[in-house]
Amino acid sequence: MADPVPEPVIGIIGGSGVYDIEGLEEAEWREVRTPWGLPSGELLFGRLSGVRVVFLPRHDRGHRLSPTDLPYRANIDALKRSGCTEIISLSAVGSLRAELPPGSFVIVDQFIDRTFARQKSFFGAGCVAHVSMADPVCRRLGDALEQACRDLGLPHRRGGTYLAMEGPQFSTRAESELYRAWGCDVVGMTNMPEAKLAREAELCYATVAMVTDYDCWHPEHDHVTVELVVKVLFENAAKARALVARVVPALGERRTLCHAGCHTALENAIVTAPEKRDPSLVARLDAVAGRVLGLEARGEA
Ligand SMILES: CSC[C@H]1O[C@H](OP(=O)(O)O)[C@H](O)[C@@H]1O
Ligand SMILES: Nc1ncnc2[nH]cnc12
Repeated sequence: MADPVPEPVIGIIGGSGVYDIEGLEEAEWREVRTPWGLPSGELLFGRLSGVRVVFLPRHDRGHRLSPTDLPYRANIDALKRSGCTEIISLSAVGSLRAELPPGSFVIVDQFIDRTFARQKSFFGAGCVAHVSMADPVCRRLGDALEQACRDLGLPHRRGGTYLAMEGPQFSTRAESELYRAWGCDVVGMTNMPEAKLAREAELCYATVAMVTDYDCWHPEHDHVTVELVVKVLFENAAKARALVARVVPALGERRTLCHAGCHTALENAIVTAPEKRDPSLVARLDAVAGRVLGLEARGEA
């Protein structure tokens, strides 16, 4: 029997400066527990134009958590457990290209992961899986975001490579130049392993990288500071809110599984023989991989 098509529920991860979503109907903040610990903070449940939305402020309200300390696995599990089928990540980034000035939005399509102090997989000893990351961003979500940017006349670019660095310190000038030489377009500290975990959890994922600064490579611009990032972010916030309000109803129209394959990413990805699987790890995978492991998720939805 074909898999049932889950109702579109749009997860939104808000980055620096985006700690709330205004105008949600039936809005309610709720704690969601996961087998990977607590997520960054409470999640905001509600509806936009009738479409279910679950919002998670990545660093928690009040920006309590640094990029290294974020509970990446709990965040993605909590969104999946809450019924989310797709995730839009809103992220502040530094620009590595002169033609991407502060205020531009980049719908990135590739990542380079230079982080090193984070848990990067739900799987491991006792249940090993290898998913494809060749195309880490859902092109269907990318299409919808691009269309919404166009409709709203927002300065945007479709496509670009996001360099994920460990932080929390900003880059040295030599690192910034290295990332430019590698062909990267923007730099941030949070989208990895977020994108990898979303893929493992069979969730569509796309990032709107909102440029706040020119990092430290540009000879004619001040190097990045938190003050600069926050100032531009507040200018970007209204645009981000309008973008979300525009894209959510469009995403709510999906009536089939994602045609880009995100919802079936775990098909044939688990290599551990059934009799060699660790039952305790398998139990923790109830929400993330329950579909392929034949488990019932202890849902929140
Ligand atoms: C406050 S500037 C650095 C901070 O901003 C970005 O976070 P997010 O992706 O959550 O918007 C960047 O990755 C750093 O974590
Ligand atoms: N220049 C930069 N480097 C890393 N993360 C950022 N977030 C915003 N600006 C950034």
